[in-house]
Amino acid sequence: MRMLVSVRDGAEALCAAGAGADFIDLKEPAAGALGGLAPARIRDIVAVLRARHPGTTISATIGDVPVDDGETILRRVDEVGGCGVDLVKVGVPGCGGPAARMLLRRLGAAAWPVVPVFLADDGIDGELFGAACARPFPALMLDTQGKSAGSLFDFVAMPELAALIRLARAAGKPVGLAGALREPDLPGLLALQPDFAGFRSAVCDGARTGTLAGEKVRALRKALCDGHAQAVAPAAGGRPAELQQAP
Ligand SMILES: O=C[C@H](O)COP(=O)(O)O
Repeated sequence: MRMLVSVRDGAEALCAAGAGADFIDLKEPAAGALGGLAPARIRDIVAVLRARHPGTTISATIGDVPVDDGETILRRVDEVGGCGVDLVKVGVPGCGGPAARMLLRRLGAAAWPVVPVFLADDGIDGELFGAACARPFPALMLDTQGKSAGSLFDFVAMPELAALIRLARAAGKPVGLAGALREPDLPGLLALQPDFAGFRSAVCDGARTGTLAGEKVRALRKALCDGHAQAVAPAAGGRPAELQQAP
């Protein structure tokens, strides 16, 4: 399982990449779940990161924009996509109804590689998620909008998460899980084995609006790797418990 870490500036980006993050995600955590950075700041971070870690995949968010404001969303997608990132992340309410469906249609036709981020606070509509799987997105993510009422696992049950991962896999889409994930959520992540997991809250000193801590990124990276090694080690008498519910 690969690791995505959200950062707000060049120093945090180098810190996260140096500590083992596979994907660097550019956002301003103080501006919301998918808080957007100014294009000039995104370009600066991309330049710093490409110079030192040329192989690292870089995503950036467009900000928290209401689902029915398609014009602003598409304008921000163009702005952010033009800053040299590999992927543009756009939040989509997990039960967003017709407005979310329409947005997915428009995002699927965007000129930039867009990753829809399904916000799970009110649950996830499997049909909506399935509709996204059928569009030309390079990956899909699940995340949460509110960061203080628990993690993704408090909003979506394990069997449902497993079913959504299966749906994405069947469509050939890599899928990432995020949403105030912390150390107690590692067994769930290891059981589900998404393609990647995203973190901010767990890798900061204090709140997610605080400063990124390299040692926390490193420790989490190690826990994910060690846990994975344990989970896949052959066990006497059958599959390890962690994999019983895997998709
Ligand atoms: O995209 C990943 C998010 O930035 C994760 O942030 P969080 O751990 O605070 O939910």
